[in-house]
Amino acid sequence: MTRGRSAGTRSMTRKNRGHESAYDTRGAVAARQFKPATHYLICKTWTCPLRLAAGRSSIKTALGEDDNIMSRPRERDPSSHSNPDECVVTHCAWDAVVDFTESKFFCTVRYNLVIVKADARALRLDTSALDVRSVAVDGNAASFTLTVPESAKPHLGSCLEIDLGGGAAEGDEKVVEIQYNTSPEASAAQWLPPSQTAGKKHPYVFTQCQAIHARSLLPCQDCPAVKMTYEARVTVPAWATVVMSALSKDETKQSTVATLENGCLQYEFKQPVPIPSYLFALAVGKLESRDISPRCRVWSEPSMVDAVAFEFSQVEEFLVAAESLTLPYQWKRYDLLCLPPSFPYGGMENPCLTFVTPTLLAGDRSLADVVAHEAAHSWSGNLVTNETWQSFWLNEGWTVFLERKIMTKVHGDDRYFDFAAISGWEDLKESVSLMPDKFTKLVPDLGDDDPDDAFSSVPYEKGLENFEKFMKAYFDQFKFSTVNSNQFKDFFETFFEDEASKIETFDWDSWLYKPGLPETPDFDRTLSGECEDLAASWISVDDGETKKGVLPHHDIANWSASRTICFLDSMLGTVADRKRPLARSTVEAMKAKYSMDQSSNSEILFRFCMLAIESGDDTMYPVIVRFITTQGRMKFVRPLYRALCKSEKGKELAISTFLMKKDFYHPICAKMVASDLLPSKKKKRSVTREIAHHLLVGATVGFAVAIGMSLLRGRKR
Ligand SMILES: CC/C=C\C/C=C\C[C@@H](O)/C=C/C=C/C=C\[C@@H](O)CCCC(=O)O
Ligand SMILES: [Zn+2]
Repeated sequence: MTRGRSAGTRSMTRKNRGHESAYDTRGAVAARQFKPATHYLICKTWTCPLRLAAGRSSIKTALGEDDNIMSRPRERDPSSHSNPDECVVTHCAWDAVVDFTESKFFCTVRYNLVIVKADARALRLDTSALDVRSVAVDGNAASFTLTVPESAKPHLGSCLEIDLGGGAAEGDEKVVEIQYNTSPEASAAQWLPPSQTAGKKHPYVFTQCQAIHARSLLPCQDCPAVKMTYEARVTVPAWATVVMSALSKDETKQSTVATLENGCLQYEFKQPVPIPSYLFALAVGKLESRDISPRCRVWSEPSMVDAVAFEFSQVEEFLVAAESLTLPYQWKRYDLLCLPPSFPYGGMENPCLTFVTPTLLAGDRSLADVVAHEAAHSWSGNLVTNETWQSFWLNEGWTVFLERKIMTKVHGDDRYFDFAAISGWEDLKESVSLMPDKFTKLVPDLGDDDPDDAFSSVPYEKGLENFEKFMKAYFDQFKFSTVNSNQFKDFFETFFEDEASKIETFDWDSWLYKPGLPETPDFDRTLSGECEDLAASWISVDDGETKKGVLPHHDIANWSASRTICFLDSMLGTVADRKRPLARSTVEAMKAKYSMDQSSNSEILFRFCMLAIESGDDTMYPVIVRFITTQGRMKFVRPLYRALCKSEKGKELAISTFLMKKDFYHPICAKMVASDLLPSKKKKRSVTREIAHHLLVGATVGFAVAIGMSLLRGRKR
């Protein structure tokens, strides 16, 4: 039982919501939150101090009934052109033909729309590089414009404004149908040639919509405050399999698929839980699957599927642990797709189907915490969603907290939580040192900024506190809906109102809005101590404090990957704090003793490469180039490119490597690496001149790298 609310309260709230089902299949929950404030709501069933200011909207259902769960202090979303305060999309039917020859999706999208402001004259949708052919409203051709609003930043794309004709009353429903096709440059999609797949025979396409890339796949209200249910029909060549962030339309079958007259296959999906646009996802390729529990299945290219099933076999255990900490799992299936190596993130929490990078395939399940993280998003992020990207910490902070709770349960050792948190703290220190002040606030003001530029460890690590007792109530309160930082604060204060004296001194303003690093928490270091001690010994070697030639005697061959990572984190942290790299001789001695340059664990290899680059050990360049050109996970690729750029020789290598391999990367990764490599002033110079210059200068280095890479071919990473 949660404090501040009685059992009776809870059931009454449910009853008032007027539906017994876990969610509303027409997305009425999403529609509710955009109803204008018609009166001040006093929470009858819950003594809540929510002060309903002007401009806050009440929660009335699309059907017009009150739902006194929460007020909605809506934040303006600076990352969207759309107008959900006038009309809101509740359901999407997406019909797409996948054309691998043109690298395009040819699509029709049909939206169910609810008018939330009487006489709304237009529906505004976000788009990016879409070719819109026709629009119909309620079956009649409608006029539309596709424009870039004045002063809008390029990352926002264009605004598709559709004439609704006016005269509609609040609560009216409309159906809007748009025919369009995407462009090969769609930032959400990477179209891979067969050479970039494991099988080398067929092409592959996959999407990544977070934060605001869904608009390059479909015109949409691309703001997380809008949640819609969806169904999809996707037509592909006969050799291909389609997977989506959804259920098979016929849930009794693994795939709902029909063969068309022309031999193509048509897959059908449904997502009955309302989702924000950034969770819309698909992949098409030559795929195979293995069941690993009644509700979990892994997918990948056929040659990898058994390795994938082994690596992620603990998924069911993660879900059970998460359910015991939160609420029952709401998405029915939790499948997992292991993508080709250019997937730009560790994982992406696409509902019903988490996407993961193959850099997690260490062969010993040692990197499975990323899967625990993505599974945790089934509650934080997917069920309860940040209202705008400015409250991204509510998605990620909760998820990191849950991930660590899950992994602590799985390890059966309470000290694991702080062991993992210490590593996160190092990431936070690194992000705070790298990011401009404005992005080190837990709640940044995104203004004109691209959310991709604001992304760092800050929303993941900065807000963590002991929230466990509060967690279930929070998920129950905001499930199927969205939340922002003010609502979080209100809910927290209400929940803990019996302990008002303890929390009234809490400095919310500093916590939410102050830039920089908070005070170091008092971590339990009993698990990390030995790793930190070994790092300290190597630092003494580096400082010349030990007798020449005497190295730390510790044998770490039997250490778990996470202890080795902790040791390397401590080395990197110390190097950063003292602002001086390791001597090249120290790195060479570590290499000779531990062979980390040959590690098959991507997290270990990454950290060792960082130490090596900083020390000026250019004998590591072939290893580094191979690492950054055979996988495109931004967490590894971006810091390595940036570190290379700190020396002249490294910079030439970085630029020539990127120019040679930029098509290997996902468009989001290519954009971010390009902006890391080309300082903003230079970006204004002609790109052609820049490339020509570096191709010339880089040719020699590129040749050397090619030789190095061919020597390395076949060597274990
Ligand atoms: C305060 C920041 C504001 C907005 C940022 C929102 C989204 C940023 C966008 O760049 C997308 C991020 C997607 C992340 C997906 C998965 C991560 O958990 C991966 C973490 C890194 C890794 O393990 O590779
Ligand atoms: Zn996450």
